[in-house]
Formats: sequence, C-alpha cells, structure tokens
Amino acid sequence: MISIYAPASIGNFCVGFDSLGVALAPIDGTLLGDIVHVEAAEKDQFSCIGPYAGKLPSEAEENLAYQCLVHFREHVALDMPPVSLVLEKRLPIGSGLGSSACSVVATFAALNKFAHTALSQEALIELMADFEGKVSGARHYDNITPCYLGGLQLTADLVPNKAMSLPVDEAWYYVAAYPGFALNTAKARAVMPDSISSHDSVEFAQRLSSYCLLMQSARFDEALALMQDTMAEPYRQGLITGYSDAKAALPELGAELVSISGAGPTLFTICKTLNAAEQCQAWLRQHYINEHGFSHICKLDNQGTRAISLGAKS
Ligand SMILES: Nc1ncnc2c1ncn2[C@@H]1O[C@H](COP(=O)(O)OP(=O)(O)O)[C@@H](O)[C@H]1O
Ligand SMILES: N[C@@H](CCOP(=O)(O)O)C(=O)O
Repeated sequence: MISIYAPASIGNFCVGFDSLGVALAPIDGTLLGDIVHVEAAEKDQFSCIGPYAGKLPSEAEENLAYQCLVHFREHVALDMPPVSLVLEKRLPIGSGLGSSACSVVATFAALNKFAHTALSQEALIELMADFEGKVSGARHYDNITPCYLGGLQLTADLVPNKAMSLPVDEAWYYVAAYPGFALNTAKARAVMPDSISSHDSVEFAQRLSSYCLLMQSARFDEALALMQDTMAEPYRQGLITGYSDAKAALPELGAELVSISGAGPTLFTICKTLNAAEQCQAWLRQHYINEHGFSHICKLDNQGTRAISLGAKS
C-alpha cells in the first residue's frame, strides 16, 4: 500500500495574495494534513475516513479526492489497474489551512506514484490547481505548491514552472489557530472587490517584489517588517469573529505579525522565540478558539507531500 501525507498550508502568506504560501509542520510532530492510501483492488473503490470525514458530502461523487481518481483514470493513466483509494480527512473544511488542496495534492501524488506516470512536476501542479479551483471560486496555486513542494513558495502562472522556492529564517515560529468554525473560501473571495486602484496595485507589487528579494537575500527582519496585508484582510476581517481582538492583543505577547491564514478563519502569528509562541498560543486558546478549534506551534514543513509509514505519529 502507498500512503501519502500532504501538509496544511497558509495561502497568501500575508503579502502575496494568491501568489505566496507556506507549508506547516507542528513542532510536536503532529501530522497536520490529509493522508491518502492507495492499493491495488479488484475494482475501483473509494472511502473517506478520519476526524473530518463526516463534514464532507456523503456522496463519493462530491468528494474532491474521488473526482481526482476519476479524472486520473479517464485522462492521465488510462491503463492503471483498479485501486482502492482511502482519503483520511484530517483537516477541517473551510479552515484557511488549505484543506481542499491537501486532499487534491495527496490524491494525485498517491495515484501518480502508484501508476508511475511520466507527468512532469509542472503538469501535475497544473492538474492539482484545476481541481482546487473547482471549489474555491478561482484557480490559485498558493496552497497547492507549498503543500506539494514544502517550504515558502512564490507561485503563479507567471512564475517559471509555476513555483519558486524562497529561503526562510529557520528560527521563526508560526502559531496557527483554527477557531473552530468554517469560512467557505468562495464566500471569502466574494467579499473582495472585483478590481483595485492603480495606487493599490502598485503598492501590492512593490511590497511583494521587495519581500521576495529580501527573503532571497536572507534579510529576513526587513522582509518581516514589510508584512502587511492590504489586499484581503480589510475585506475579510469582518467575517472572522475575534480576529481584530487577536490582532490587537498578540503583539503585546511577542507576536511579530498576526495575519489571516488563506481565506480564514485560521489566523497565524510569526514569533521569534518559542516562549513568545507559547504565550500567543495560550491567549488564542483562551480568547479565539472554541471547543471545535485547535492551535499548533509550527515550523515550516520543508518536505512537502511525501510517503509515510502507517506507524507515523497522528
Ligand atoms: N476532500 C475534500 N476536502 C475538502 N473539501 C472538499 C473535499 N471534497 C469536497 N470538498 C468540498 O469543497 C469545499 C471546500 O471548501 P473551502 O472553503 O474551499 O475549503 P478549504 O478552504 O478548507 O480548502 C467544501 O464545500 C467541501 O464540501
Ligand atoms: N489565495 C486564496 C487562499 C485560500 O486558502 P484556503 O486555505 O482558505 O482555501 C484566498 O485567499 O482566497
């Protein structure tokens, strides 16, 4: 059996709406992401298990992982033997942690490994983005490529091979806090304006290009100082109960940055010490997260999507 793990991701990463994203690795070793198991079977079979399986439509046809299997069989690997595909749904839906991307990436990566196709990495990424686009309201790569490749990725159609990896300050900690309610990505995209002024687009381009060059030059503190979300946060923060309070409170506890993860409602902080990350996490547990939510202190996941053994930590 092939078991493929795909990690949670933070889309936009504050300064790169639809163009920048990171993959997350909780420091306690928790596998924060979806897992897909594939093995040969007598005929194609699909099932969905795991803590969030019950939050997905019960019909297989409505599950992205099943749709990926059907597409793969009909358009990519026509002679692939029948498979049993099990999606272990471990990320909440509509969380801002790239949940749909996780299922799509894990499924295509597992099938690709099983069928030994000759698909290029870029072709696979494009295929993944097609399916992510089906549910999120627009085609964007900022969950897909960090989830697949790991690390911090600048990622868009205009970027060579769809993705370029950027270096990061390995000392930074990221606290990701999912408050326990869903916010549909398509809905969070719909509150954004259809167009922005030339002033705002020039500022966005200056900020993102400077950020990337500073990160590439290992001038991490200067890059951090530029991290401000002028594009999505002004429109989305009102959809996320408690976000404004967290944004006001956490810098006092040592957060260098508080921003929305993807379309929300998960928020993330960047902290320079473990102590500051722990203090932020304690505040978030008390003030931001309900009984269905969770938080993790993370580093970046530099491995991305990968095969795991079944004894891996859950
Ligand atoms: N395997 C899957 N994982 C996540 N979402 C799925 C999956 N299959 C179907 N969906 C549907 O896709 C939509 C994903 O919503 P979205 O807000 O884009 O989630 P996220 O932001 O967590 O990726 C939901 O309507 C959900 O029911
Ligand atoms: N760039 C997208 C990212 C959506 O991420 P998700 O985890 O909320 O699906 C956006 O901001 O809409």
